Amino acid sequence: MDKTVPSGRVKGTLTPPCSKSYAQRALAASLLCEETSVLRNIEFCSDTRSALQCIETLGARVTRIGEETLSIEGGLRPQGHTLRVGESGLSTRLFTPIASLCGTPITIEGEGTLLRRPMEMMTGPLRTLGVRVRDNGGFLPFEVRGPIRGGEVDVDGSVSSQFITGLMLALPLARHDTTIHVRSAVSTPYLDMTIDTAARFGVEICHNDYEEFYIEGGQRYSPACLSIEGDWSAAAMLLVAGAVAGEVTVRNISMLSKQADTAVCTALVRAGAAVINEADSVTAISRPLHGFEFDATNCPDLFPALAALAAAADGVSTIRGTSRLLHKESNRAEAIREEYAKVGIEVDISEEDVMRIRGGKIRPARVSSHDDHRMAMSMAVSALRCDGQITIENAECVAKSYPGFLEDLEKIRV
Ligand SMILES: O=C(O)C1=C[C@@H](OP(=O)(O)O)[C@@H](O)[C@H](O)C1
Ligand SMILES: C=C(OP(=O)(O)O)C(=O)O
Repeated sequence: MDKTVPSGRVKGTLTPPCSKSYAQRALAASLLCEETSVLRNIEFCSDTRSALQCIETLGARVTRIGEETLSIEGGLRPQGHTLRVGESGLSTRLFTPIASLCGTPITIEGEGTLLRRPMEMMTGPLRTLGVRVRDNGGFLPFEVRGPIRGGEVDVDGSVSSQFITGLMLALPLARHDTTIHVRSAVSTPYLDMTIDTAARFGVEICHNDYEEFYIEGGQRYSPACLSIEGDWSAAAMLLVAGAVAGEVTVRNISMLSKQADTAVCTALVRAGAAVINEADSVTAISRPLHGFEFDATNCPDLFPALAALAAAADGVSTIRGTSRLLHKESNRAEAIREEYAKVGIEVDISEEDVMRIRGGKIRPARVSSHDDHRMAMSMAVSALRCDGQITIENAECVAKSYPGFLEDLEKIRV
């Protein structure tokens, strides 16, 4: 589906969907708890739906007890041999170690953009931990047969943090204690979110500056009742819309969150936008914007939103961490360069790990989403500043994280 987004101003208040990162972690932890947990404020984008399917396949009994509330009776009792993770990188790297707790063979199957994303970081460590792995040259599909036991293991953390998240949630149920030695951890706030989720289910994980993680085996997950936070990655896109084209208040989010993408507020302030932080909302207001510097190494999902911010700012913005974008739903650095070129914005990614964006006039164009939800949202926000309109190809890919994004943007048009 193509979507044409005309230029214009926005003003209003929106509530983003719940954090898909927290939702997937909470679903996994609820599966690993033998008793009944309750998750509130949980909504379903495609990635969260994939995680729900995974926990049901692995034995969780899920009952909807209200519009956005689930009751989950956990316990690993695989009901099938195939986990379908859709396009979710996190579900893949989270549920592969969890499936490895079982003694039966389980195949992990993905689709779409996920089939191009590397999974080889899991193979060696899983084998070291006693899991039989049949992989497909480092890509999905994967077959694992556990049970995973604890021990000492080295993990390359330089491509993604998600497999470490999976190990941290699975290994408390292994028979032995584990020490994970991590080389070059990235996206570290996401590891804090995992430790935070485990703690809410009574499971303790310690680490030494993200280099060594200590996980006691034989723990048990206690039942929890928790509300899933609003999503800061979605909020970031909405706040940038406010900063470039009017004023947007995003409700049900807090700067005190551990989510990586709270960092968008720093970038907004550096670019000259006004940011008002209240107890459970943040507002971004348009002001004359100028080029800014920002390091997105640990919050890579912010890049597409920051590209829209930089495109609307006067002068050159410098964003560090482009190497983190190689294996997302698209090669996001290249996708940003290619699509922003079509609307007349120069993006340079030649220098090591840095993207430079020269802000300016945004021309009407037809652009590709690269089947990447964050690219589609970025181009839609940039359309607000366009001298006409931007048509985004395959814009329905926003459903991966924020199915209602394009409708929400229309709701606040003035
Ligand atoms: O753990 C998570 O919830 C995520 C971690 C990050 O991935 P990497 O660790 O691969 O950077 C992020 O990009 C992704 O959208 C969600
Ligand atoms: C990269 C993302 O998600 P995942 O890795 O879970 O597919 C994302 O949401 O931008």
